[in-house]
Amino acid sequence: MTRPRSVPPCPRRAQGDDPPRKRTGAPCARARKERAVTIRIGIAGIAGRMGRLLAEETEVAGAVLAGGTVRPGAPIATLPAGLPVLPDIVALCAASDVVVDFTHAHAARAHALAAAETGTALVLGSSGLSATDEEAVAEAAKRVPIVYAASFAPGVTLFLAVAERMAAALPPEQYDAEIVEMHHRQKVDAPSGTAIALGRAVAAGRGTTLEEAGRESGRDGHCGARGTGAIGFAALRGGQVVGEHTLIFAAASEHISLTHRNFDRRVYAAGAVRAAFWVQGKAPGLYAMRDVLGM
Ligand SMILES: NC(=O)C1=CN([C@@H]2O[C@H](COP(=O)(O)OP(=O)(O)OC[C@H]3O[C@@H](n4cnc5c(N)ncnc54)[C@H](OP(=O)(O)O)[C@@H]3O)[C@@H](O)[C@H]2O)C=CC1
Ligand SMILES: O=C(O)C1=N[C@H](C(=O)O)C[C@H](O)C1
Repeated sequence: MTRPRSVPPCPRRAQGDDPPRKRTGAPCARARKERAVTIRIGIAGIAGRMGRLLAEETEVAGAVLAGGTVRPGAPIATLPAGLPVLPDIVALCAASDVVVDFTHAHAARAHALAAAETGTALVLGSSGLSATDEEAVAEAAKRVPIVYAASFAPGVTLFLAVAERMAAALPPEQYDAEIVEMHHRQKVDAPSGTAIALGRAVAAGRGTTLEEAGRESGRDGHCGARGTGAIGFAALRGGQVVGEHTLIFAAASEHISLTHRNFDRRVYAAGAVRAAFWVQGKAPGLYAMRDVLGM
């Protein structure tokens, strides 16, 4: 199914701020090696904000765009002309080496099952998955390789690692962890997948889970004092904010905070296409973006 191709451009190009080559040469070399062979990428939700960028980035990276799907029942007349739309997710999987899915949480289970049944690798970026959805994805990952990430931005991947280390160093009895995120007005889930991933990273750094630590979100009215060790979430929505996340550790006498801001969602698309090249041919398993980036 694969054929040799020439070396594509370094994926960092899409991020706009090419870091100095001497310090970052290794990841680019690795990315080139990942792309030494071309693949067929299928895009679930190809008409969406991310879907359209994923189609562009697939071609920028020199992969073959196998086609895409749209929401079942979506009025075809309203879709942009010329979209290579296949009838359903099974047909898309059959035509692709890797399917990239940035659609909606409600589709994750069916898409993971279709990937498993057709032996197709999956890159999953949808957010707002329930625990049951995530179990279904983990089950599918016993049969095919799946990269599942709340954010495919390299900066967020590093942020998650740093958050875990900060949390390990700052005792929960003294440092309250609060996560604030802001996104565009169209976003349908809250808190964002990235905010939840940050909460999980903080909990892991503290040797616990987000569920055990306790999640406090949507404080309003007489909600009581915050719980010691709990992890707080606040979600802001407005305008066309691509994605902003701040993690705050607040103690009585000091605060420390870390912020990631994304100005262009093409960063997510380029990261997901990079993950697609990486995941092709891997053993079945559930992988994260830190595996793709070798962090
Ligand atoms: N992990 C990451 O790095 C990132 C993740 N995301 C996540 O990706 C998802 C999509 O975001 P975004 O592109 O902004 O949202 P959009 O609403 O613009 O796009 C989603 C698209 O998927 C379509 N769709 C819904 N259900 C299905 C289905 N069952 N099969 C095929 N297509 C379907 C929608 O159709 P319709 O409009 O007709 O409902 C829509 O066209 C969200 O969950 C978001 O949080 C976003 C950015 C980065
Ligand atoms: O819906 C979005 O736009 C985004 N969703 C992801 C999330 O929920 O974290 C990633 C990014 O923040 C953009």
